[in-house]
Amino acid sequence: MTEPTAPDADKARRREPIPLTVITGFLGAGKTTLLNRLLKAPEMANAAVIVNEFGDIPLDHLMVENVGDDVVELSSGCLCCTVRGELVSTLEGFLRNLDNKRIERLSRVVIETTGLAHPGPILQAVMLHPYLVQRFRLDGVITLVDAVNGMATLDGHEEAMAQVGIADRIVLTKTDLLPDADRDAKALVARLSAINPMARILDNARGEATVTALTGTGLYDPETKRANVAAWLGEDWERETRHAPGHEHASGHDHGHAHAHGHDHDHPVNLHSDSVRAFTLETDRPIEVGALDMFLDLLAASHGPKLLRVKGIVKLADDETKPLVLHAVQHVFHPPVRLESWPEGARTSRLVFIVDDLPEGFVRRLFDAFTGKPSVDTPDAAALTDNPLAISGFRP
Ligand SMILES: Nc1nc2c(ncn2[C@@H]2O[C@H](COP(=O)(O)OP(=O)(O)OP(=O)(O)O)[C@@H](O)[C@H]2O)c(=O)[nH]1
Repeated sequence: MTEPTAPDADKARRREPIPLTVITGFLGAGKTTLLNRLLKAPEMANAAVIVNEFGDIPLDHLMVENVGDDVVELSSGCLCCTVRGELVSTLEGFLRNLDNKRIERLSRVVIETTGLAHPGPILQAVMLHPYLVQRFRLDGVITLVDAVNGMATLDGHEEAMAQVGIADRIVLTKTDLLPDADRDAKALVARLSAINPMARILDNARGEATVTALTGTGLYDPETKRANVAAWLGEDWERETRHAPGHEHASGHDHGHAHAHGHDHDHPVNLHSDSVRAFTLETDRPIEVGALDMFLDLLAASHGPKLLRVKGIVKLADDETKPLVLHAVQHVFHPPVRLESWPEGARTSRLVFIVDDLPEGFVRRLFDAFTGKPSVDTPDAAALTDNPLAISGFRP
């Protein structure tokens, strides 16, 4: 037998299936934080990252550090529905660049889904695609579960159940915020194991979520995974996708996020709740720290449980060159971080809200009042602090 010539060997290497890692987990579980840490590992050199956000002004790509051109932000919408086609064309584009030698190496593709994504359709989009399935190998689904909000999230959101059900690895985050992690996370760990007995559960705070633990699991069996996906989606959906790969679905009824983004497509099963909406508040005016604080306090006190996720970047009045990054996940407000400088792009304050059954108009009026936007029918910040009932809909 003759040895392959150098160009042949090069070609063969380029054609080895590329491992694909999907990082999922409910809103604010810590996906971007984990991704940033993983990307610093030498094993992740030459990895490409696809991020997807549920919100009309994406922020995640600004938060993913150190990877420059290798981060692709899919247009707003949910990866499991509106932008599934875009995911496929992005993956095809990677392969084209590799085959044309526009990129030298692609060691791995990591997809960070939105917190509201049902991972099933994402896996299906790749695994039922005749070409992608040959060139990519699903290395694993990593599902993050926030130890503080995990129980309530599993109770209230079926996407979260599906994310856990389909995981190869479950990473428990934020156990460091529990008074006694072993005791307080016990019931959650038991529940996660009951939902998915096959997935290994790793504790992020204990440093268990390493690249080694999360990659190269070698456990993936396309048939098993496909059966698993089908079980979570229901067989009808499986049949439907097989007949119409890459198509949006025509049955069912409108879903909340479709309205939020102005799309008019449907889900086959109730993948997202009707009442979940995303919207963004944006202003060019610098905001006083006190006003921002009070705005968030009032909002949390009045409608805390309805705030699934708030994240944003804020231009503060005390030093406009150093923006503040904010994260709130349900009732947990994470310590804000002050950046040394603005990331690329607009230098405006942008706050993305993902809410459940909370009118956008109310939040917007409150924000305008606190950030000094003049309005004839809305009281100013001082009046609001004295009497929050001055804004209709506010119920402390
Ligand atoms: N204390 C603590 N905070 C964490 C941990 N993991 C993430 N966070 C914080 O949780 C907040 C949300 O983290 P992200 O990484 O943005 O979460 P995400 O899942 O990417 O959020 P979405 O993309 O909006 O769904 C940030 O303030 C993080 O610093 C953890 O293990 N412990």
